[in-house]
Amino acid sequence: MTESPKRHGAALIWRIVTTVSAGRNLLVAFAITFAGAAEGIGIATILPLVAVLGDNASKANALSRTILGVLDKLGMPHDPVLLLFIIGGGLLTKAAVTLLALRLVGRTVAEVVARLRLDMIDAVMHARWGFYVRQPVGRFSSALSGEAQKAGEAYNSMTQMFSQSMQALIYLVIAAIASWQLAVLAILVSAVMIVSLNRLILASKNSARIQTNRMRSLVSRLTDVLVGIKPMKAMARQARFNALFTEDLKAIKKAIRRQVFAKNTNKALQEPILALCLLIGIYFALKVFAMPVGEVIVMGLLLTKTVNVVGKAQQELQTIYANESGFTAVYEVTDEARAERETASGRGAPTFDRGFAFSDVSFSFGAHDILKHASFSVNSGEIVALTGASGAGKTTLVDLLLGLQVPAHGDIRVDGTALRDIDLLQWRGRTGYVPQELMLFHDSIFANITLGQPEFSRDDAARALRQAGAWDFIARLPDGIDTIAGERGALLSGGQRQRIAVARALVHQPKLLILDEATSALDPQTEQLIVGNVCRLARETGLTVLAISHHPAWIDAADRVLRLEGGYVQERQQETRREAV
Ligand SMILES: Nc1ncnc2c1ncn2[C@@H]1O[C@H](COP(=O)(O)OP(=O)(O)OP(=O)(O)O)[C@@H](O)[C@H]1O
Repeated sequence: MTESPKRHGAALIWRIVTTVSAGRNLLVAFAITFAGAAEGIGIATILPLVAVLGDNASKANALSRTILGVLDKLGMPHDPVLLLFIIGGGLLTKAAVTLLALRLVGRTVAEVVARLRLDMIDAVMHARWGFYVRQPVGRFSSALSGEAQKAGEAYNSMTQMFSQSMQALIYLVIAAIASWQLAVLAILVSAVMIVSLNRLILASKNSARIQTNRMRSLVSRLTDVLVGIKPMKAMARQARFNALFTEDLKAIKKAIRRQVFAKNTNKALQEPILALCLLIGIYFALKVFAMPVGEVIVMGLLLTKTVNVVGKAQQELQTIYANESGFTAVYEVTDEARAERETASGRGAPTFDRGFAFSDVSFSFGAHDILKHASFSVNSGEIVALTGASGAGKTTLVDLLLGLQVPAHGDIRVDGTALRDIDLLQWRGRTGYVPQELMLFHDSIFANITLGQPEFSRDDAARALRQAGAWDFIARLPDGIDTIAGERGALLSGGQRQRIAVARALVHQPKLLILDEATSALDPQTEQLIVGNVCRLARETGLTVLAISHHPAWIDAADRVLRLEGGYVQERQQETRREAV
Protein backbone atom coordinates (compact mmCIF):
# COMPACT_ATOMS: atom_id res chain seq x y z
CA MET A 1 0.00 0.00 0.00
CA THR A 2 1.25 3.47 -0.79
CA GLU A 3 1.87 5.24 2.49
CA SER A 4 0.39 8.68 2.58
CA PRO A 5 2.69 11.42 3.79
CA LYS A 6 1.65 11.70 7.44
CA ARG A 7 1.07 15.25 8.47
CA HIS A 8 0.03 16.43 11.85
CA GLY A 9 -0.73 19.48 13.91
CA ALA A 10 -0.08 22.82 12.29
CA ALA A 11 0.29 21.43 8.74
CA LEU A 12 -3.13 19.77 8.93
CA ILE A 13 -4.74 22.82 10.46
CA TRP A 14 -3.27 24.93 7.69
CA ARG A 15 -4.69 22.45 5.18
CA ILE A 16 -8.16 22.84 6.64
CA VAL A 17 -7.90 26.64 6.68
CA THR A 18 -6.78 26.73 3.06
CA THR A 19 -9.70 24.54 1.98
CA VAL A 20 -11.63 27.79 1.56
CA SER A 21 -10.42 30.92 -0.19
CA ALA A 22 -8.00 33.35 1.47
CA GLY A 23 -10.62 36.09 1.03
CA ARG A 24 -13.19 34.14 3.05
CA ASN A 25 -10.65 33.43 5.79
CA LEU A 26 -9.61 37.09 5.93
CA LEU A 27 -13.22 38.21 6.15
CA VAL A 28 -13.84 35.82 9.06
CA ALA A 29 -10.63 36.99 10.77
CA PHE A 30 -11.50 40.66 10.24
CA ALA A 31 -15.03 40.27 11.63
CA ILE A 32 -13.74 38.40 14.66
CA THR A 33 -10.97 40.95 15.35
CA PHE A 34 -13.35 43.86 14.88
CA ALA A 35 -15.84 42.32 17.34
CA GLY A 36 -13.03 41.79 19.86
CA ALA A 37 -11.79 45.37 19.48
CA ALA A 38 -15.31 46.77 19.93
CA GLU A 39 -15.74 44.85 23.17
CA GLY A 40 -12.25 45.85 24.32
CA ILE A 41 -13.04 49.53 23.85
CA GLY A 42 -16.29 49.06 25.76
CA ILE A 43 -14.60 47.35 28.71
CA ALA A 44 -11.65 49.77 28.73
CA THR A 45 -14.05 52.74 28.97
CA ILE A 46 -15.24 51.54 32.39
CA LEU A 47 -12.07 52.92 33.99
CA PRO A 48 -12.51 56.54 32.70
CA LEU A 49 -16.19 56.26 33.70
CA VAL A 50 -15.11 55.46 37.27
CA ALA A 51 -12.67 58.39 37.04
CA VAL A 52 -15.33 60.83 35.76
CA LEU A 53 -17.67 59.66 38.51
CA GLY A 54 -15.16 61.12 41.00
CA ASP A 55 -12.47 58.55 41.64
CA ASN A 56 -9.35 60.71 41.42
CA ALA A 57 -6.94 57.80 41.57
CA SER A 58 -8.56 56.25 38.52
CA LYS A 59 -8.25 59.61 36.77
CA ALA A 60 -4.48 59.33 37.16
CA ASN A 61 -4.43 55.93 35.46
CA ALA A 62 -2.81 55.91 32.03
CA LEU A 63 -5.78 54.07 30.48
CA SER A 64 -8.25 56.72 31.73
CA ARG A 65 -5.98 59.50 30.53
CA THR A 66 -5.63 57.89 27.09
CA ILE A 67 -9.38 57.47 26.58
CA LEU A 68 -10.30 60.87 28.00
CA GLY A 69 -7.52 62.37 25.83
CA VAL A 70 -9.15 60.83 22.74
CA LEU A 71 -12.49 62.39 23.77
CA ASP A 72 -10.73 65.79 24.14
CA LYS A 73 -9.25 65.47 20.65
CA LEU A 74 -12.70 64.71 19.24
CA GLY A 75 -14.09 67.72 21.13
CA MET A 76 -16.39 65.55 23.24
CA PRO A 77 -17.20 66.22 26.91
CA HIS A 78 -16.13 63.95 29.80
CA ASP A 79 -19.75 63.04 30.31
CA PRO A 80 -20.64 59.81 32.22
CA VAL A 81 -23.67 59.26 29.95
CA LEU A 82 -21.46 59.52 26.84
CA LEU A 83 -19.00 57.06 28.42
CA LEU A 84 -21.89 54.71 29.23
CA PHE A 85 -22.95 54.94 25.58
CA ILE A 86 -19.42 54.05 24.47
CA ILE A 87 -19.38 51.04 26.84
CA GLY A 88 -22.85 49.89 25.68
CA GLY A 89 -22.05 50.64 22.04
CA GLY A 90 -18.83 48.60 22.23
CA LEU A 91 -20.59 45.61 23.75
CA LEU A 92 -23.55 45.80 21.34
CA THR A 93 -21.25 46.20 18.32
CA LYS A 94 -19.34 43.13 19.49
CA ALA A 95 -22.58 41.15 19.73
CA ALA A 96 -23.80 42.28 16.28
CA VAL A 97 -20.50 41.68 14.48
CA THR A 98 -20.07 38.35 16.25
CA LEU A 99 -23.47 37.24 14.94
CA LEU A 100 -22.42 38.18 11.42
CA ALA A 101 -19.08 36.42 11.87
CA LEU A 102 -20.85 33.31 13.15
CA ARG A 103 -23.07 33.19 10.05
CA LEU A 104 -19.96 33.43 7.92
CA VAL A 105 -18.23 30.74 9.97
CA GLY A 106 -21.31 28.49 9.63
CA ARG A 107 -21.22 28.80 5.86
CA THR A 108 -17.47 28.23 5.79
CA VAL A 109 -17.69 25.14 8.01
CA ALA A 110 -20.31 23.64 5.66
CA GLU A 111 -18.06 24.44 2.70
CA VAL A 112 -14.99 22.86 4.34
CA VAL A 113 -16.89 19.63 5.05
CA ALA A 114 -18.45 19.51 1.56
CA ARG A 115 -15.11 20.22 -0.16
CA LEU A 116 -13.37 17.57 1.89
CA ARG A 117 -16.02 14.99 1.03
CA LEU A 118 -15.98 15.90 -2.65
CA ASP A 119 -12.17 15.71 -2.75
CA MET A 120 -12.25 12.33 -1.08
CA ILE A 121 -14.94 10.91 -3.37
CA ASP A 122 -13.14 12.26 -6.43
CA ALA A 123 -9.82 10.77 -5.31
CA VAL A 124 -11.36 7.40 -4.41
CA MET A 125 -13.35 7.18 -7.66
CA HIS A 126 -10.28 7.81 -9.80
CA ALA A 127 -7.90 5.45 -8.05
CA ARG A 128 -6.36 2.43 -9.73
CA TRP A 129 -8.13 -0.90 -9.40
CA GLY A 130 -5.40 -2.25 -7.11
CA PHE A 131 -6.20 0.46 -4.56
CA TYR A 132 -9.72 -0.86 -3.88
CA VAL A 133 -8.59 -4.44 -3.59
CA ARG A 134 -6.46 -3.63 -0.56
CA GLN A 135 -9.00 -1.54 1.37
CA PRO A 136 -11.81 -2.51 3.67
CA VAL A 137 -14.70 -0.67 2.09
CA GLY A 138 -15.97 0.51 5.50
CA ARG A 139 -12.90 2.72 5.74
CA PHE A 140 -14.39 4.99 3.08
CA SER A 141 -17.81 5.05 4.70
CA SER A 142 -16.50 6.07 8.10
CA ALA A 143 -14.17 8.70 6.60
CA LEU A 144 -16.98 10.16 4.53
CA SER A 145 -19.64 10.24 7.22
CA GLY A 146 -18.20 11.04 10.63
CA GLU A 147 -14.61 11.96 10.00
CA ALA A 148 -15.13 14.67 7.38
CA GLN A 149 -17.58 16.32 9.76
CA LYS A 150 -14.80 16.60 12.30
CA ALA A 151 -12.76 18.79 9.97
CA GLY A 152 -15.69 21.22 9.92
CA GLU A 153 -15.89 21.17 13.69
CA ALA A 154 -12.16 21.80 13.82
CA TYR A 155 -12.51 24.81 11.50
CA ASN A 156 -15.24 26.15 13.76
CA SER A 157 -13.02 25.70 16.82
CA MET A 158 -10.14 27.33 14.98
CA THR A 159 -12.16 30.46 14.31
CA GLN A 160 -13.32 30.47 17.94
CA MET A 161 -9.76 30.02 19.11
CA PHE A 162 -8.59 32.81 16.85
CA SER A 163 -11.39 34.98 18.20
CA GLN A 164 -10.44 34.24 21.84
CA SER A 165 -6.76 34.80 21.12
CA MET A 166 -7.43 38.16 19.44
CA GLN A 167 -9.56 39.17 22.36
CA ALA A 168 -6.89 38.08 24.83
CA LEU A 169 -4.38 40.19 22.91
CA ILE A 170 -6.66 43.23 22.93
CA TYR A 171 -7.28 42.87 26.67
CA LEU A 172 -3.56 42.49 27.27
CA VAL A 173 -2.86 45.72 25.38
CA ILE A 174 -5.57 47.51 27.40
CA ALA A 175 -4.20 45.96 30.61
CA ALA A 176 -0.69 47.07 29.68
CA ILE A 177 -1.90 50.66 29.11
CA ALA A 178 -3.72 50.54 32.48
CA SER A 179 -0.75 49.07 34.37
CA TRP A 180 2.20 46.99 33.30
CA GLN A 181 1.95 44.99 36.53
CA LEU A 182 -1.59 44.00 35.53
CA ALA A 183 -0.42 42.85 32.09
CA VAL A 184 2.38 40.77 33.64
CA LEU A 185 -0.08 39.27 36.13
CA ALA A 186 -2.53 38.40 33.32
CA ILE A 187 0.27 36.70 31.36
CA LEU A 188 1.44 34.79 34.43
CA VAL A 189 -2.04 33.57 35.38
CA SER A 190 -2.75 32.54 31.78
CA ALA A 191 0.57 30.67 31.61
CA VAL A 192 -0.17 28.85 34.89
CA MET A 193 -3.54 27.80 33.52
CA ILE A 194 -2.21 26.66 30.13
CA VAL A 195 0.63 24.63 31.62
CA SER A 196 -1.38 23.04 34.42
CA LEU A 197 -4.24 21.97 32.12
CA ASN A 198 -2.14 20.86 29.16
CA ARG A 199 -2.23 17.22 30.23
CA LEU A 200 -6.01 17.24 29.90
CA ILE A 201 -5.74 18.47 26.32
CA LEU A 202 -3.34 15.69 25.43
CA ALA A 203 -5.64 13.18 27.13
CA SER A 204 -8.49 14.41 24.90
CA LYS A 205 -6.36 13.95 21.79
CA ASN A 206 -5.45 10.42 22.80
CA SER A 207 -9.02 9.39 23.58
CA ALA A 208 -10.25 10.86 20.30
CA ARG A 209 -7.60 8.94 18.36
CA ILE A 210 -8.66 5.68 20.00
CA GLN A 211 -12.31 6.44 19.16
CA THR A 212 -11.54 7.21 15.51
CA ASN A 213 -9.48 4.05 15.02
CA ARG A 214 -11.95 1.81 16.81
CA MET A 215 -14.93 3.33 15.01
CA ARG A 216 -13.23 2.81 11.67
CA SER A 217 -12.49 -0.79 12.54
CA LEU A 218 -16.09 -1.26 13.72
CA VAL A 219 -17.64 0.26 10.58
CA SER A 220 -15.28 -1.69 8.28
CA ARG A 221 -16.03 -4.95 10.03
CA LEU A 222 -19.75 -4.31 10.17
CA THR A 223 -19.84 -3.47 6.45
CA ASP A 224 -17.97 -6.67 5.63
CA VAL A 225 -20.19 -8.77 7.88
CA LEU A 226 -23.41 -7.32 6.48
CA VAL A 227 -22.25 -7.87 2.91
CA GLY A 228 -21.64 -11.54 3.67
CA ILE A 229 -24.24 -12.09 6.39
CA LYS A 230 -26.16 -14.93 4.74
CA PRO A 231 -23.60 -17.74 5.09
CA MET A 232 -22.74 -16.54 8.58
CA LYS A 233 -26.35 -16.73 9.65
CA ALA A 234 -26.89 -19.99 7.82
CA MET A 235 -23.96 -21.58 9.68
CA ALA A 236 -24.44 -19.62 12.92
CA ARG A 237 -20.86 -18.40 12.63
CA GLN A 238 -21.33 -14.76 13.66
CA ALA A 239 -20.17 -15.31 17.27
CA ARG A 240 -16.56 -14.30 16.61
CA PHE A 241 -17.67 -11.07 14.96
CA ASN A 242 -20.00 -10.30 17.85
CA ALA A 243 -17.00 -10.63 20.18
CA LEU A 244 -14.92 -8.27 17.99
CA PHE A 245 -17.73 -5.68 17.89
CA THR A 246 -18.07 -5.89 21.68
CA GLU A 247 -14.33 -5.34 22.05
CA ASP A 248 -14.41 -2.24 19.81
CA LEU A 249 -17.48 -0.88 21.54
CA LYS A 250 -15.89 -1.35 24.96
CA ALA A 251 -12.76 0.53 23.89
CA ILE A 252 -14.89 3.33 22.38
CA LYS A 253 -16.94 3.59 25.58
CA LYS A 254 -13.80 3.90 27.68
CA ALA A 255 -12.31 6.51 25.33
CA ILE A 256 -15.53 8.58 25.32
CA ARG A 257 -15.60 8.48 29.14
CA ARG A 258 -12.02 9.74 29.27
CA GLN A 259 -12.58 12.40 26.66
CA VAL A 260 -15.69 13.81 28.31
CA PHE A 261 -13.90 13.76 31.68
CA ALA A 262 -10.87 15.60 30.25
CA LYS A 263 -13.07 18.20 28.55
CA ASN A 264 -15.25 18.88 31.57
CA THR A 265 -12.32 18.87 33.99
CA ASN A 266 -10.49 21.40 31.83
CA LYS A 267 -13.55 23.65 31.94
CA ALA A 268 -14.15 23.09 35.64
CA LEU A 269 -10.56 23.73 36.76
CA GLN A 270 -10.16 26.99 34.85
CA GLU A 271 -12.45 28.89 37.22
CA PRO A 272 -10.81 27.94 40.55
CA ILE A 273 -7.32 28.60 39.10
CA LEU A 274 -8.47 32.05 37.98
CA ALA A 275 -10.28 32.74 41.27
CA LEU A 276 -7.21 31.80 43.30
CA CYS A 277 -4.91 34.00 41.22
CA LEU A 278 -7.46 36.82 41.31
CA LEU A 279 -7.71 36.70 45.11
CA ILE A 280 -3.93 36.78 45.47
CA GLY A 281 -3.77 39.69 42.97
CA ILE A 282 -6.49 41.68 44.76
CA TYR A 283 -4.75 41.11 48.10
CA PHE A 284 -1.46 42.44 46.75
CA ALA A 285 -3.17 45.36 44.93
CA LEU A 286 -5.00 46.48 48.06
CA LYS A 287 -2.49 45.64 50.79
CA VAL A 288 0.94 45.90 49.15
CA PHE A 289 0.42 48.50 46.40
CA ALA A 290 -2.44 50.29 48.23
CA MET A 291 -4.40 50.78 45.00
CA PRO A 292 -7.83 52.48 45.21
CA VAL A 293 -10.82 50.08 45.26
CA GLY A 294 -12.40 51.46 42.02
CA GLU A 295 -9.21 50.86 40.06
CA VAL A 296 -8.75 47.40 41.58
CA ILE A 297 -12.28 46.41 40.55
CA VAL A 298 -11.76 47.51 36.93
CA MET A 299 -8.29 45.88 36.87
CA GLY A 300 -9.83 42.70 38.32
CA LEU A 301 -12.45 42.75 35.59
CA LEU A 302 -9.77 43.16 32.92
CA LEU A 303 -7.71 40.33 34.43
CA THR A 304 -10.74 38.05 34.62
CA LYS A 305 -11.71 38.82 31.04
CA THR A 306 -8.17 38.22 29.75
CA VAL A 307 -7.66 34.93 31.56
CA ASN A 308 -11.19 33.80 30.69
CA VAL A 309 -10.64 34.20 26.97
CA VAL A 310 -7.28 32.44 27.23
CA GLY A 311 -9.11 29.60 28.98
CA LYS A 312 -11.73 29.48 26.26
CA ALA A 313 -9.02 29.47 23.60
CA GLN A 314 -7.51 26.48 25.39
CA GLN A 315 -10.87 24.71 25.38
CA GLU A 316 -11.14 25.26 21.63
CA LEU A 317 -7.63 23.89 21.21
CA GLN A 318 -8.83 20.83 23.09
CA THR A 319 -11.71 20.45 20.61
CA ILE A 320 -9.31 20.83 17.66
CA TYR A 321 -7.09 18.13 19.12
CA ALA A 322 -10.12 15.93 19.75
CA ASN A 323 -11.08 16.26 16.07
CA GLU A 324 -7.56 15.93 14.71
CA SER A 325 -7.56 12.15 14.43
CA GLY A 326 -10.83 12.38 12.48
CA PHE A 327 -9.74 14.80 9.82
CA THR A 328 -6.31 13.16 9.65
CA ALA A 329 -8.14 9.98 8.66
CA VAL A 330 -10.04 11.73 5.82
CA TYR A 331 -6.85 13.27 4.51
CA GLU A 332 -5.11 9.89 4.69
CA VAL A 333 -7.79 8.25 2.55
CA THR A 334 -7.76 11.18 0.10
CA ASP A 335 -3.95 11.28 -0.12
CA GLU A 336 -3.58 7.52 -0.52
CA ALA A 337 -6.23 7.46 -3.24
CA ARG A 338 -4.63 10.43 -5.01
CA ALA A 339 -1.22 8.78 -4.88
CA GLU A 340 -2.83 5.83 -6.68
CA ARG A 341 -4.76 7.88 -9.20
CA GLU A 342 -5.02 6.18 -12.56
CA THR A 343 -2.33 7.85 -14.61
CA ALA A 344 -3.48 9.81 -17.59
CA SER A 345 -4.01 7.42 -20.45
CA GLY A 346 -3.31 8.10 -24.09
CA ARG A 347 -5.52 9.96 -26.52
CA GLY A 348 -6.27 7.26 -29.07
CA ALA A 349 -9.99 6.60 -29.50
CA PRO A 350 -10.41 2.92 -30.42
CA THR A 351 -13.31 2.00 -32.67
CA PHE A 352 -12.56 -1.69 -32.13
CA ASP A 353 -13.00 -2.46 -35.78
CA ARG A 354 -10.01 -4.77 -35.93
CA GLY A 355 -9.73 -6.45 -32.53
CA PHE A 356 -7.15 -6.76 -29.75
CA ALA A 357 -3.86 -8.58 -29.40
CA PHE A 358 -1.58 -9.56 -26.53
CA SER A 359 2.00 -9.81 -27.68
CA ASP A 360 4.68 -11.22 -25.39
CA VAL A 361 2.76 -10.14 -22.29
CA SER A 362 4.03 -11.06 -18.83
CA PHE A 363 2.33 -10.25 -15.57
CA SER A 364 2.68 -11.51 -12.02
CA PHE A 365 1.37 -10.87 -8.55
CA GLY A 366 4.61 -10.86 -6.58
CA ALA A 367 6.32 -14.19 -7.26
CA HIS A 368 3.14 -15.65 -8.74
CA ASP A 369 3.37 -15.55 -12.54
CA ILE A 370 0.00 -15.16 -14.22
CA LEU A 371 1.10 -14.57 -17.81
CA LYS A 372 4.52 -15.58 -19.17
CA HIS A 373 5.25 -13.96 -22.51
CA ALA A 374 1.70 -14.73 -23.65
CA SER A 375 0.71 -13.87 -27.21
CA PHE A 376 -2.71 -14.25 -28.77
CA SER A 377 -5.24 -12.13 -30.59
CA VAL A 378 -9.00 -11.80 -30.98
CA ASN A 379 -10.54 -10.32 -34.10
CA SER A 380 -13.44 -7.96 -34.02
CA GLY A 381 -16.77 -9.82 -34.38
CA GLU A 382 -15.43 -13.12 -33.06
CA ILE A 383 -17.06 -15.12 -30.27
CA VAL A 384 -14.26 -16.47 -28.10
CA ALA A 385 -14.49 -18.74 -25.09
CA LEU A 386 -11.64 -18.54 -22.55
CA THR A 387 -11.06 -21.54 -20.34
CA GLY A 388 -8.44 -22.48 -17.79
CA ALA A 389 -8.17 -23.96 -14.31
CA SER A 390 -9.36 -21.99 -11.32
CA GLY A 391 -6.71 -19.43 -10.40
CA ALA A 392 -5.02 -19.71 -13.80
CA GLY A 393 -5.48 -15.95 -14.28
CA LYS A 394 -8.47 -15.58 -16.62
CA THR A 395 -9.98 -12.67 -14.69
CA THR A 396 -6.56 -11.06 -14.46
CA LEU A 397 -6.15 -11.36 -18.23
CA VAL A 398 -9.38 -9.41 -18.66
CA ASP A 399 -8.16 -6.82 -16.10
CA LEU A 400 -5.06 -6.38 -18.25
CA LEU A 401 -7.16 -5.98 -21.40
CA LEU A 402 -9.20 -3.24 -19.73
CA GLY A 403 -6.14 -1.46 -18.37
CA LEU A 404 -7.13 -2.21 -14.76
CA GLN A 405 -3.75 -3.90 -14.39
CA VAL A 406 -0.60 -3.02 -16.31
CA PRO A 407 1.66 -5.75 -17.77
CA ALA A 408 5.23 -5.94 -16.57
CA HIS A 409 6.36 -6.81 -20.08
CA GLY A 410 4.93 -6.85 -23.58
CA ASP A 411 2.16 -5.02 -25.35
CA ILE A 412 -1.59 -5.14 -25.40
CA ARG A 413 -2.93 -3.53 -28.56
CA VAL A 414 -6.44 -2.52 -29.53
CA ASP A 415 -6.94 -1.96 -33.26
CA GLY A 416 -3.15 -2.03 -33.49
CA THR A 417 -2.61 0.78 -30.97
CA ALA A 418 -0.88 0.06 -27.65
CA LEU A 419 -3.20 0.33 -24.66
CA ARG A 420 -0.98 2.99 -23.07
CA ASP A 421 -1.64 5.26 -26.08
CA ILE A 422 -5.38 4.78 -25.90
CA ASP A 423 -7.88 6.82 -23.92
CA LEU A 424 -8.74 4.16 -21.35
CA LEU A 425 -12.08 5.70 -20.45
CA GLN A 426 -13.18 5.59 -24.08
CA TRP A 427 -11.92 2.04 -24.43
CA ARG A 428 -13.75 0.88 -21.32
CA GLY A 429 -16.83 2.75 -22.53
CA ARG A 430 -16.89 0.48 -25.59
CA THR A 431 -16.88 -2.58 -23.38
CA GLY A 432 -19.71 -4.46 -21.71
CA TYR A 433 -18.42 -6.31 -18.66
CA VAL A 434 -20.16 -8.82 -16.45
CA PRO A 435 -17.91 -9.81 -13.55
CA GLN A 436 -17.87 -13.13 -11.78
CA GLU A 437 -19.16 -11.65 -8.52
CA LEU A 438 -21.88 -9.48 -9.83
CA MET A 439 -23.41 -6.80 -7.75
CA LEU A 440 -26.84 -5.24 -7.99
CA PHE A 441 -27.67 -2.04 -6.14
CA HIS A 442 -30.59 -1.57 -3.81
CA ASP A 443 -32.56 0.20 -6.51
CA SER A 444 -34.99 -0.50 -9.35
CA ILE A 445 -34.11 -2.92 -12.12
CA PHE A 446 -34.19 0.03 -14.53
CA ALA A 447 -31.64 1.97 -12.42
CA ASN A 448 -29.52 -1.15 -12.08
CA ILE A 449 -29.32 -1.42 -15.85
CA THR A 450 -28.80 2.25 -16.70
CA LEU A 451 -26.71 2.92 -13.56
CA GLY A 452 -28.56 6.22 -13.31
CA GLN A 453 -27.14 7.52 -16.59
CA PRO A 454 -29.85 9.78 -18.03
CA GLU A 455 -28.94 9.08 -21.67
CA PHE A 456 -30.57 5.64 -21.45
CA SER A 457 -34.33 5.37 -21.91
CA ARG A 458 -36.75 2.70 -20.72
CA ASP A 459 -36.72 1.36 -24.30
CA ASP A 460 -32.94 0.97 -24.13
CA ALA A 461 -33.29 -0.95 -20.87
CA ALA A 462 -36.07 -3.14 -22.32
CA ARG A 463 -33.99 -3.88 -25.43
CA ALA A 464 -30.99 -4.88 -23.26
CA LEU A 465 -33.23 -7.06 -21.07
CA ARG A 466 -34.58 -8.85 -24.15
CA GLN A 467 -31.05 -9.43 -25.45
CA ALA A 468 -30.09 -10.85 -22.05
CA GLY A 469 -33.10 -13.18 -22.03
CA ALA A 470 -34.52 -11.43 -18.97
CA TRP A 471 -37.56 -9.72 -20.45
CA ASP A 472 -40.03 -12.56 -19.84
CA PHE A 473 -39.51 -12.74 -16.09
CA ILE A 474 -39.29 -8.93 -15.72
CA ALA A 475 -42.60 -8.49 -17.59
CA ARG A 476 -44.24 -10.88 -15.12
CA LEU A 477 -43.12 -8.84 -12.05
CA PRO A 478 -45.90 -6.58 -10.65
CA ASP A 479 -43.73 -3.49 -10.99
CA GLY A 480 -41.91 -4.71 -14.07
CA ILE A 481 -38.74 -2.77 -14.78
CA ASP A 482 -39.39 -0.61 -11.69
CA THR A 483 -39.15 -3.55 -9.29
CA ILE A 484 -36.65 -2.96 -6.52
CA ALA A 485 -33.83 -5.49 -6.66
CA GLY A 486 -33.24 -5.48 -2.86
CA GLU A 487 -29.93 -5.17 -1.06
CA ARG A 488 -27.29 -6.48 -3.47
CA GLY A 489 -30.17 -7.83 -5.55
CA ALA A 490 -31.32 -10.17 -2.77
CA LEU A 491 -35.00 -10.02 -3.84
CA LEU A 492 -34.15 -11.75 -7.12
CA SER A 493 -32.88 -15.25 -7.83
CA GLY A 494 -29.22 -15.79 -8.69
CA GLY A 495 -30.04 -16.47 -12.34
CA GLN A 496 -32.27 -13.37 -12.55
CA ARG A 497 -29.47 -11.25 -11.10
CA GLN A 498 -27.06 -12.61 -13.69
CA ARG A 499 -29.39 -11.75 -16.55
CA ILE A 500 -29.88 -8.22 -15.26
CA ALA A 501 -26.11 -7.88 -15.03
CA VAL A 502 -25.85 -9.01 -18.67
CA ALA A 503 -28.50 -6.42 -19.63
CA ARG A 504 -26.49 -3.75 -17.79
CA ALA A 505 -23.48 -4.71 -19.92
CA LEU A 506 -25.50 -4.49 -23.15
CA VAL A 507 -27.51 -1.32 -22.62
CA HIS A 508 -24.78 0.97 -24.02
CA GLN A 509 -24.36 -1.22 -27.11
CA PRO A 510 -20.71 -2.13 -26.52
CA LYS A 511 -18.33 -3.33 -29.22
CA LEU A 512 -16.79 -5.96 -26.94
CA LEU A 513 -18.76 -8.01 -24.41
CA ILE A 514 -16.76 -9.69 -21.66
CA LEU A 515 -18.59 -12.32 -19.63
CA ASP A 516 -16.66 -13.69 -16.66
CA GLU A 517 -18.57 -16.86 -15.73
CA ALA A 518 -21.63 -14.69 -16.25
CA THR A 519 -24.07 -17.49 -17.02
CA SER A 520 -22.68 -20.08 -14.63
CA ALA A 521 -25.58 -19.80 -12.14
CA LEU A 522 -28.21 -20.50 -14.77
CA ASP A 523 -29.88 -23.80 -15.59
CA PRO A 524 -28.67 -25.26 -18.90
CA GLN A 525 -31.83 -24.17 -20.77
CA THR A 526 -31.64 -20.55 -19.63
CA GLU A 527 -27.91 -20.48 -20.22
CA GLN A 528 -28.47 -21.83 -23.72
CA LEU A 529 -31.11 -19.16 -24.28
CA ILE A 530 -28.75 -16.33 -23.27
CA VAL A 531 -25.83 -17.79 -25.20
CA GLY A 532 -28.12 -18.03 -28.24
CA ASN A 533 -29.32 -14.44 -27.78
CA VAL A 534 -25.81 -13.06 -27.33
CA CYS A 535 -24.45 -14.99 -30.29
CA ARG A 536 -27.34 -13.79 -32.51
CA LEU A 537 -26.64 -10.23 -31.39
CA ALA A 538 -22.96 -10.74 -32.18
CA ARG A 539 -23.72 -12.04 -35.67
CA GLU A 540 -26.17 -9.22 -36.37
CA THR A 541 -24.18 -6.32 -34.97
CA GLY A 542 -20.57 -7.42 -35.16
CA LEU A 543 -20.30 -7.50 -31.35
CA THR A 544 -17.16 -9.28 -30.18
CA VAL A 545 -17.68 -11.68 -27.26
CA LEU A 546 -15.05 -12.92 -24.83
CA ALA A 547 -16.72 -15.42 -22.52
CA ILE A 548 -14.81 -16.96 -19.64
CA SER A 549 -16.63 -20.24 -19.18
CA HIS A 550 -16.19 -23.98 -18.95
CA HIS A 551 -19.77 -24.67 -19.90
CA PRO A 552 -20.55 -26.55 -23.13
CA ALA A 553 -23.07 -23.88 -24.12
CA TRP A 554 -20.22 -21.41 -24.68
CA ILE A 555 -17.61 -23.89 -25.85
CA ASP A 556 -19.97 -25.13 -28.56
CA ALA A 557 -21.15 -21.69 -29.61
CA ALA A 558 -17.73 -20.01 -29.73
CA ASP A 559 -15.81 -19.47 -32.96
CA ARG A 560 -12.62 -20.12 -31.05
CA VAL A 561 -11.67 -21.53 -27.66
CA LEU A 562 -8.58 -20.19 -25.89
CA ARG A 563 -7.07 -21.91 -22.89
CA LEU A 564 -4.94 -20.19 -20.28
CA GLU A 565 -2.53 -22.60 -18.68
CA GLY A 566 0.79 -22.13 -16.90
CA GLY A 567 0.95 -18.48 -17.99
CA TYR A 568 0.44 -19.23 -21.69
CA VAL A 569 -2.63 -18.79 -23.85
CA GLN A 570 -3.19 -21.54 -26.38
CA GLU A 571 -5.78 -22.07 -29.03
CA ARG A 572 -7.90 -25.24 -28.88
CA GLN A 573 -8.96 -26.76 -32.15
CA GLN A 574 -12.60 -27.62 -32.81
CA GLU A 575 -12.16 -31.33 -32.20
CA THR A 576 -10.27 -30.89 -28.92
CA ARG A 577 -12.72 -28.40 -27.49
CA ARG A 578 -14.44 -30.87 -25.23
CA GLU A 579 -11.08 -31.72 -23.69
CA ALA A 580 -10.57 -28.08 -22.95
CA VAL A 581 -13.72 -27.96 -20.85
N1 LIG B 1 -5.03 -8.28 -6.57
C1 LIG B 1 -4.39 -9.44 -6.43
N2 LIG B 1 -3.27 -9.50 -5.71
C2 LIG B 1 -2.59 -10.65 -5.57
N3 LIG B 1 -2.97 -11.81 -6.13
C3 LIG B 1 -4.10 -11.82 -6.85
C4 LIG B 1 -4.86 -10.63 -7.04
N4 LIG B 1 -5.92 -10.93 -7.82
C5 LIG B 1 -5.82 -12.26 -8.11
N5 LIG B 1 -4.72 -12.77 -7.54
C6 LIG B 1 -4.24 -14.14 -7.68
O1 LIG B 1 -3.98 -14.35 -9.05
C7 LIG B 1 -4.38 -15.65 -9.45
C8 LIG B 1 -5.30 -15.56 -10.65
O2 LIG B 1 -6.54 -15.03 -10.24
P1 LIG B 1 -7.73 -14.89 -11.25
O3 LIG B 1 -8.91 -14.40 -10.50
O4 LIG B 1 -7.28 -14.10 -12.41
O5 LIG B 1 -7.94 -16.40 -11.68
P2 LIG B 1 -9.11 -17.05 -12.54
O6 LIG B 1 -8.46 -17.89 -13.57
O7 LIG B 1 -10.07 -16.01 -12.99
O8 LIG B 1 -9.76 -17.96 -11.41
P3 LIG B 1 -11.28 -18.49 -11.28
O9 LIG B 1 -11.58 -19.34 -12.46
O10 LIG B 1 -11.22 -19.29 -10.02
O11 LIG B 1 -12.13 -17.29 -11.18
C9 LIG B 1 -5.00 -16.30 -8.24
O12 LIG B 1 -4.05 -17.17 -7.67
C10 LIG B 1 -5.27 -15.18 -7.30
O13 LIG B 1 -5.09 -15.57 -5.97
